[in-house]
Amino acid sequence: MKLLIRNGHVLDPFTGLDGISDVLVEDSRIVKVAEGIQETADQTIDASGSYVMPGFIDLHVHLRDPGLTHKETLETGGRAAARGGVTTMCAMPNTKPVTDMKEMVADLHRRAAEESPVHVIQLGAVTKGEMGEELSDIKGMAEAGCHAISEDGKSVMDASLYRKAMRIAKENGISVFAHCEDINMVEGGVMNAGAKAEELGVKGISNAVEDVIVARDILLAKETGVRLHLCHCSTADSVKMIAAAKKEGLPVTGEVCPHHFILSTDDIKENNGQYKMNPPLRSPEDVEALREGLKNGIMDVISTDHAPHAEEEKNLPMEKAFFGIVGLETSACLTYTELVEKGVLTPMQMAEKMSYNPAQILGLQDKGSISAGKTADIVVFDPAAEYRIDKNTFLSKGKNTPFDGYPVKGEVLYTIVDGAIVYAK
Ligand SMILES: NC(=O)N[C@@H](CC(=O)O)C(=O)O
Ligand SMILES: [Zn+2]
Ligand SMILES: [Zn+2]
Repeated sequence: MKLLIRNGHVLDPFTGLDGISDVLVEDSRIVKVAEGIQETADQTIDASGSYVMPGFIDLHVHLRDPGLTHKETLETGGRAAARGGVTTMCAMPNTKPVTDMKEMVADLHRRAAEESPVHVIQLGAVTKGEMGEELSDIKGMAEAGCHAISEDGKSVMDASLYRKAMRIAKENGISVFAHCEDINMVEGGVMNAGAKAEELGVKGISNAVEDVIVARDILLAKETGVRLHLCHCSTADSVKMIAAAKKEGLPVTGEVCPHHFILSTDDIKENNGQYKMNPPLRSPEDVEALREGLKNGIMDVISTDHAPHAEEEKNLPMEKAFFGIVGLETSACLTYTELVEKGVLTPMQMAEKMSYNPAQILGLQDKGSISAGKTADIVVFDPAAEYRIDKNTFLSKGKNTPFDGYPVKGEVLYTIVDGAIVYAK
């Protein structure tokens, strides 16, 4: 089976190729990247006017499977990912029950291969049931291919226990993906602390709730040598601390989600649960620091923290609504519109932060690149398409987004996984 993608603008962070080229795929591999490939293929895509990028790798997704399948499933989340140009995603373990055992990880990998059109890497919880008391079978889950452990949804508050987990992760060659939030400091907060929270009469979450755990986790990574990935960073001080860690040569990476680099508390006009997520939307100064961090390379990754919830769980005031918004189907167009079009990132940097860098963090040498020999996980992205985000078009079960009606540029035309077209507009 041969697939020829003709005349696209190829962006390959691995080789540095940034220009018009053809891409020839045979079965599940990219076999040739060159101009004017003369080859009869079974299928041809005319990519004129579009970018051809390595498929996006989303390090932070909630698929809600098993146990919370009224919100999302491996299948619906997989279809949403394909529509968003995501070819590999890491599924967080805050499922029901929590994914904290080797057999559960293995079973989810087996099921995902059947049910999801895109690759799924299931992450394992740090502690049993995410209860923060007893370590889960980290070694076993690493053997089942979990690539990272994470307590996402909360932090492991016992630093001694977390340090033990980090040592085991390090011994088994996997990473720790950290959700940074000091649970004792939240004190019922539902949005960023400050004037807007006061105006709306709701309790606030200060920057320090995140920052004290970022500091702690970096210090624990320094002591244990584990590779630490800081999830959904939202504050200017997180960026500063990651910069300092990198300067010291520590294996620490930082992730930013589109909502955090686009929206601030200024965009919250009323007490509306669609604007509630963890960490919360911060101040315009924090937003600026995140953009600057992405631009200058301190922040490595753009991921979604895709967190689907049912309508009745989100159409509520902040005090009652669940934390979290969806992102799989909006992250590429929002990143293109807000960062590339506005000159914060080059198109190549977009490919780096949405594909190449995540591949490096996961240790996937065969992904994140459009070059001969790599896995044919590819996205064809039309930067000229102009439209408004419409939650009713989402393939995800979750329609919870503050971006409904938001004007954007850029649209995924094709998503290719292992050489097969899994989504076509
Ligand atoms: N981000 C969120 O607001 N919610 C996430 C949990 C998390 O990512 O911490 C969820 O699982 O719903
Ligand atoms: Zn989290
Ligand atoms: Zn999350």
